Amino acid sequence: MPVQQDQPRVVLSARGLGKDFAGFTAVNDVDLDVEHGRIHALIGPNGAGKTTVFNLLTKFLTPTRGSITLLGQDITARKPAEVARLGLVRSFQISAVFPHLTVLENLRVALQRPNGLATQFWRSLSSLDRLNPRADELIAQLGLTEYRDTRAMDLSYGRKRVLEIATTLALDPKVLLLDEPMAGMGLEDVRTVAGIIRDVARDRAVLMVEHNLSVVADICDRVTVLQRGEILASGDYATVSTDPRVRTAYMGTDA
Ligand SMILES: Nc1ncnc2c1ncn2[C@@H]1O[C@H](COP(=O)(O)OP(=O)(O)OP(=O)(O)O)[C@@H](O)[C@H]1O
Repeated sequence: MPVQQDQPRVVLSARGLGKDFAGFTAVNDVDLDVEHGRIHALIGPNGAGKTTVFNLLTKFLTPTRGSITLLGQDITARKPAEVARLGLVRSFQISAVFPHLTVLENLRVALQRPNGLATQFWRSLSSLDRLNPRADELIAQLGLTEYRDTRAMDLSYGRKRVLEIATTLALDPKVLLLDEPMAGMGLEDVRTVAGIIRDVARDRAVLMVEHNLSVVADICDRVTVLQRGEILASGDYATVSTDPRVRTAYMGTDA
């Protein structure tokens, strides 16, 4: 699909985003601009509020303060399924890869979901044949051609994660949220998945929480650092990684 000429460069933004849990402020005054065609990393020490920000953006949590805009629409009061339908998709929302189904079958199931949050099993797998061309496109794009007829349970850990990303892409999201996509992977898989993320970000925005800073340095265009729920620094990796406050947050005594 061609990139729309009038597509705003900033596709997802948050202003003054905040979340309190019973008097404890987990996220405070977070401004975020996620751009089309870019990979944006959200990093920070444990408990910094990264997961809470993801949950706020996908509407799994209701913000205590602030607003969220997706493709020009205020989604602050929208429900998770509506937000997914509008094009903001988080990987784990549909990462339920079915172990006994093949790569192709998993993608056909993903492709027939109306909004990525529900699966209809009333259709037989064979009736989904019309979805094969798009499924094969995704399989080729993610380098899974060789494994098209392999059951998900027989894939390596890294390829399983690639299949998860493929099932997410079945929804053609405008903004893809990835929650630690490299977690638990070996070096080789990290390299493969990093290449895939770079490729899929060409025609969408990607926001990812990632602890592997060499991956962040390699593929992310913009980095936002959270600490104790607030933005500590934001910018490209070179700028952020040399910021003394960021270095203290990661290596200092109070991190
Ligand atoms: N439902 C909740 N109720 C109370 N406190 C919560 C809740 N969810 C998160 N918190 C707190 O909010 C803070 C931020 O947590 P969050 O999980 O967002 O951090 P994180 O940056 O994702 O951490 P990690 O890297 O360890 O996953 C933590 O202090 C956590 O204990």
